[in-house]
Amino acid sequence: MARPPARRLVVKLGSALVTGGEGVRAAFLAGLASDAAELRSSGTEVILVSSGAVALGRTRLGLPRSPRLDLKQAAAAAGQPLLMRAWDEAFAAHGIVTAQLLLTANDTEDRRASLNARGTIEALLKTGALPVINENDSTATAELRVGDNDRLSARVAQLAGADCLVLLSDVDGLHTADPRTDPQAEHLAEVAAITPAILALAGGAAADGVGTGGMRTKLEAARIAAAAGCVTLIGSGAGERPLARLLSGDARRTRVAAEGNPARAYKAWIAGTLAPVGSVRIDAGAAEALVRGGSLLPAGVTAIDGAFARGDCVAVLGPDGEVARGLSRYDAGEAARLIGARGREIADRLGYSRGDALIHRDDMVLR
Ligand SMILES: Nc1ncnc2c1ncn2[C@@H]1O[C@H](COP(=O)(O)OP(=O)(O)O)[C@@H](O)[C@H]1O
Ligand SMILES: N[C@@H](CCC(=O)OP(=O)(O)O)C(=O)O
Repeated sequence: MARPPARRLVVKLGSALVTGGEGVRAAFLAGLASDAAELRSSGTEVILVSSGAVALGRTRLGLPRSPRLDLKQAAAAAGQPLLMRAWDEAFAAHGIVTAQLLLTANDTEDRRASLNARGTIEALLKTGALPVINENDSTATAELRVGDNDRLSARVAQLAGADCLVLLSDVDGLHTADPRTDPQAEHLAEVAAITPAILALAGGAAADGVGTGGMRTKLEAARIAAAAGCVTLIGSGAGERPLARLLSGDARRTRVAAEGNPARAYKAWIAGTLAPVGSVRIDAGAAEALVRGGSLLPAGVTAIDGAFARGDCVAVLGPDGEVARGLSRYDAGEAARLIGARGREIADRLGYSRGDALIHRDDMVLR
């Protein structure tokens, strides 16, 4: 079998692709679902970030286009069920179950909340369901909003550890100027890094269109994704099977390179960006297990220091000093109760379990 184009792929669909004058563009959704189903059978995990709730809800409620946040929020609330029903029907044709996640900025930025979102996405993918994500527009206040799904999809790619982000829009990538207004604008196929000069090329969305942010937010998304080790492809969703053509290189697109890979970017973030909030002391046997690449199990823990929360960064101290640093899956109070616990004892002591590891090896860097 040919190598899949990505291990884990996030695909973002803009409002203009998902909706039209008559409501949902069912043929587009059906084509996208066929592409996604094929990718899944070749070994790529697929996550969708779909816009369109506001546009659908406005039509449904007979609301005018307006910058008023309350009207936009009402439109999103009325449109989201239609959007989800349409995706569900499109994927049902391939025997694939969809699952809705409505996220706020906090869910992707706060460490604990993002661990929860990550855990949910992992669990859904494991069951074979296809996550369909949108911003929780109806309750997100001005300070809590990501505001556009380009950046939301990059945050999703980051928290899910995706290696490829595809932004499907009504334009086939970045041009030297907005091609809608400048016929001389030239297409750029490859972008090595999102520099200020590259950002300066991008304009906003059309004032009379349904889109939010224009090319600018797509480049900002690509910058977030690149730092998370994820490649971004910006391309057009027009025509037959646009996702398949884009990934096979048959369609014109802009490719923004990644810095390293997702696992390395995540570990660099833990090692370099996060200050430990507390520490976990471990015995010599546990220290050896960590050096061999294992997770930290409560059985090797001898003491807990500090008041860390679940998802906080903690230092792991062996008999000879700091051995590792990582994100704790339990808070300090839970961890203290788990000292020395083995396997099933975790659930016995707490009444629940979030897995055998206090710090999973994926969330840990050795010092
Ligand atoms: N330099 C540029 N290159 C390409 N497109 C641009 C550029 N500057 C502005 N745009 C505009 O960005 C639009 C796409 O953004 P948007 O309308 O927000 O789409 P979506 O709903 O897919 O997010 C294009 O239709 C294009 O007119
Ligand atoms: N969350 C909003 C979409 C916001 C957005 O970024 O729209 P778009 O620029 O069309 O991707 C909705 O569902 O209508």
